[in-house]
Amino acid sequence: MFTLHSIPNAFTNGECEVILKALFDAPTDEARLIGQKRDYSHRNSELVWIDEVAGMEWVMERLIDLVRQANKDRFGFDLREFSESPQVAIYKASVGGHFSWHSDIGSSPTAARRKLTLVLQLSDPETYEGGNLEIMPGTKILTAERAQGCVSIFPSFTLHQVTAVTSGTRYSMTVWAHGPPFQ
Ligand SMILES: O=C(O)CCC(=O)C(=O)O
Ligand SMILES: [Fe+2]
Repeated sequence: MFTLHSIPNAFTNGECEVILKALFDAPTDEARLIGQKRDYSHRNSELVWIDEVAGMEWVMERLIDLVRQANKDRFGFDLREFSESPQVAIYKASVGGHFSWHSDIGSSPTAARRKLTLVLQLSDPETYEGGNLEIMPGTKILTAERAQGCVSIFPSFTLHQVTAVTSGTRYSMTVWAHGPPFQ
């Protein structure tokens, strides 16, 4: 139950390319850790908030549908809202893009309410090397499907990481569903 839920072809390749194209005009910011100072040894990626990109409403609608269905089929969590904009993370091999082992539940009021994490693979897997999303729901490490358009959903407390991108650039989109904190 508390494992990795994978949805192949949640978005078509064409839809992923439309999203990537829309991003190129959007402002970017360097990724910062929740409640912590910038620390390149832990995470090195740039971020774009989808709420700031024009014409992305359909993306949010799709993500909500995917989370709802996955929660119904698999998790059964008490989910109440999506309090944060989906984020696109950009991991560049040129700067050692990666994100070390972490859980998405943090101490800020919003991060404390994260219950499900959804990650969408936006990039064609042929365009980068490394950059695997690894998830540790138990004692074994699972590698998320790399196919473009594939969605991975897991409980936000689950440890996960993105290994270093060794060539090219990897784009992924993350969104969280929120609800009463786990206790
Ligand atoms: O890029 C990914 O695959 C995962 C991103 C992530 O773990 C996060 O934003 O918390
Ligand atoms: Fe994460």
